[in-house]
Amino acid sequence: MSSIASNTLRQASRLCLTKAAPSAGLLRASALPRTAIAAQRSSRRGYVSETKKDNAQVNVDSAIRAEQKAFFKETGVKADEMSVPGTTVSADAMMSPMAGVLKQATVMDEGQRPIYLDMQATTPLDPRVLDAMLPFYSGLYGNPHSRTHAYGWETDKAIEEARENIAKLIGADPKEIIFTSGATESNNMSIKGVARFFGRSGKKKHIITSQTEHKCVLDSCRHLQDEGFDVTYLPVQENGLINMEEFKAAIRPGETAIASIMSVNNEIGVIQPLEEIGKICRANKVFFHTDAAQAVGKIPMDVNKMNIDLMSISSHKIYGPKGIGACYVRRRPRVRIDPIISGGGQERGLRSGTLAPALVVGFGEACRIASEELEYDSKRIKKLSDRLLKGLLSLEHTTQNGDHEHFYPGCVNVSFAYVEGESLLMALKDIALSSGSACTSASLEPSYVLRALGSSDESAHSSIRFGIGRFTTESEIDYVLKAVQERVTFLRELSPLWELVQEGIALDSIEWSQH
Ligand SMILES: Cc1ncc(COP(=O)(O)O)c(C=O)c1O
Ligand code: FES
Repeated sequence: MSSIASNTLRQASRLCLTKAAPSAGLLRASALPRTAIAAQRSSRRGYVSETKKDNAQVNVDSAIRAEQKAFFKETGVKADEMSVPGTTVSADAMMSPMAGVLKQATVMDEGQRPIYLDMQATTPLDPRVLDAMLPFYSGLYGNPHSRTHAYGWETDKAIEEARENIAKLIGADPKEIIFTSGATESNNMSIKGVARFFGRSGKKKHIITSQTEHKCVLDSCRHLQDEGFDVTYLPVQENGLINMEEFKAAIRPGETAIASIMSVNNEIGVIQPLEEIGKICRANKVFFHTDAAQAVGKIPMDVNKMNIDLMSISSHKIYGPKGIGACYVRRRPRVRIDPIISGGGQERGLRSGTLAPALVVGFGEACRIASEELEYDSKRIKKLSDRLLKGLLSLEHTTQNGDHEHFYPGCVNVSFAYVEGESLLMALKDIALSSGSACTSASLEPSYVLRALGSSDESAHSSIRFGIGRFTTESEIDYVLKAVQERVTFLRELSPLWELVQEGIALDSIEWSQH
């Protein structure tokens, strides 16, 4: 790694190059700590509680009011500011009561950025990837589809090499790799493409998917419902995995065109039993599509061993550039799809449009590195993940969401009972985290994935996803552990519910009544 880009990015990947975003100091009221918002909402509704056990009237409402009052007094935030959506409130003002505990969170050294633990949303570009891309932003600018001169030939050659690297990573033939803009497009292309092609006959109008799929899969299916297709949204078990008996039962012989089940879930990291699903699909002549955006390059994937017919891959989840991905489309037995994008007939006529050589080459390099380093990365990430999980679960009333064995260790989702997830995220400003997928992170709704596992609203609201990646270090994990431990403790001390728990009152014995 010799170039300037490598050196610069090495430093950037150590997360200390640029200043925090200027907007970070201002937050919309909708991003206020959930405890405060919930307190305000509850007090408006006037909840009163009583325990059956000793008949003691425990007025949670007044406890919440007291907490709310203390919050306003200490922060200087006005109640009417909070109730007006879109009001801006200084984050520093909100953090002031916690100043002692949250010193590191609020007073980050000039020039420092938070520790990055949001690897499911996206990963940093590997410096080696940027090195491979740069020549395609300068001298190598030919259109790869130009067949009449050297400019076209050289970019075309680089693209075909990239295609080979991608194919190799998943055990496919390079001819089966179709470049797209990312996993969203590949998911749309696979599901809509197969359904429309085979649904034309009027017989194959049924699709199977699961309730915990990424929004782009669910939304593609909803669109197909509008076109007259029938979709089964399979529920998942408490551990996040689909039940194989239910899966088999959902197949309608001669009617089901495609089953789309994700490989690794982006919120809880669970790995679905891909080989079993593939076997069942093949035996029943149902095409098997898997959204492998969070799996390729992280866990071993083999399209033949797993009988996968279509697969969606995203480059920016594996240290490659954003805006590029691929769709694996099996040639034998051949999978036919109706293309979504028509035009010049590039990519076997399945996805027209001029390819972006720099992005394709970066994606290819990311896959080449992943093939070489998957084993090493997996071991490192597993070790960091074990350390993180052990530390987090040593806190009382803390649980891991999703199956504890069949999950990708780089995605750790934990519920901290009696703490509002949004408050905790706010309190952990020095760590870039999320409570779920990036595209739903603006919403205050509890995660639909956790709800599908049977989690209560409260539990779903108290969950945080920790994403560990290639550049995460042990000292970062130790910092995170210490920060989470002290801030969870701090927030719980503010919580009236926590107080009740400490007094030995079983919360499920409380009868909540409304006035
Ligand atoms: C499981 C899953 N599917 C699809 C996507 C969308 O990928 P892309 O950003 O490449 O469109 C993501 C990431 O956001 C994801 O995690
Ligand atoms: S599109 Fe990336 S998390 Fe939703």
